[in-house]
Amino acid sequence: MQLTQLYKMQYGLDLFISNNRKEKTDVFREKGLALFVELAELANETRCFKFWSTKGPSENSVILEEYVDSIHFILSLGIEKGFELSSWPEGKIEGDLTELFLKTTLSINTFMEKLTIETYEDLWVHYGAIAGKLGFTNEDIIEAYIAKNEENYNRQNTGY
Ligand SMILES: O=c1ccn([C@H]2C[C@H](O)[C@@H](COP(=O)(O)OP(=O)(O)OP(=O)(O)O)O2)c(=O)[nH]1
Repeated sequence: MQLTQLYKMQYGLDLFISNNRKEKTDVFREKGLALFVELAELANETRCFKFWSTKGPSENSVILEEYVDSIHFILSLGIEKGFELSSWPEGKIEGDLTELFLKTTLSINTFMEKLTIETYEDLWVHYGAIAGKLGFTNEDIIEAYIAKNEENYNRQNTGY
């Protein structure tokens, strides 16, 4: 899957958000923590780990929106470090959804501690595995990303 268009859109959104801020402090670490939180919110909507509950997962559209929130932050982190990828790196990660979430937390941590193109690509591979497990296609992801990107502008404009 091509990522160039998404990086361009993310660059524009990040610039818009940055220009809306009074204090221009470095927010790279905040974005890293935001990615952890988005991953946890995504896991929560899938309810994959809730062995104590019989309630099913949220609707696919809700899960997809959480998923693309993470994609925003992955793109944004990459832009800050000059790691814009032209395409989504391929790779296989074994395990059920719970295992994939646990492995992905590790890959976020590893990237945040060791900022290399390899650890960055590994993040994408993990998110690719999650998308595969959730049954999201490239088109689903692109469409949901574009919609959320636009909503993020609206939120900024309404003083969110
Ligand atoms: O520099 C930034 C900062 C934020 N975002 C985007 C990513 C994500 O799509 C959204 C933040 O997530 P969310 O919509 O969940 O925001 P929230 O403040 O956590 O919302 P809520 O309080 O409704 O959960 O803002 C960026 O793209 N770049």
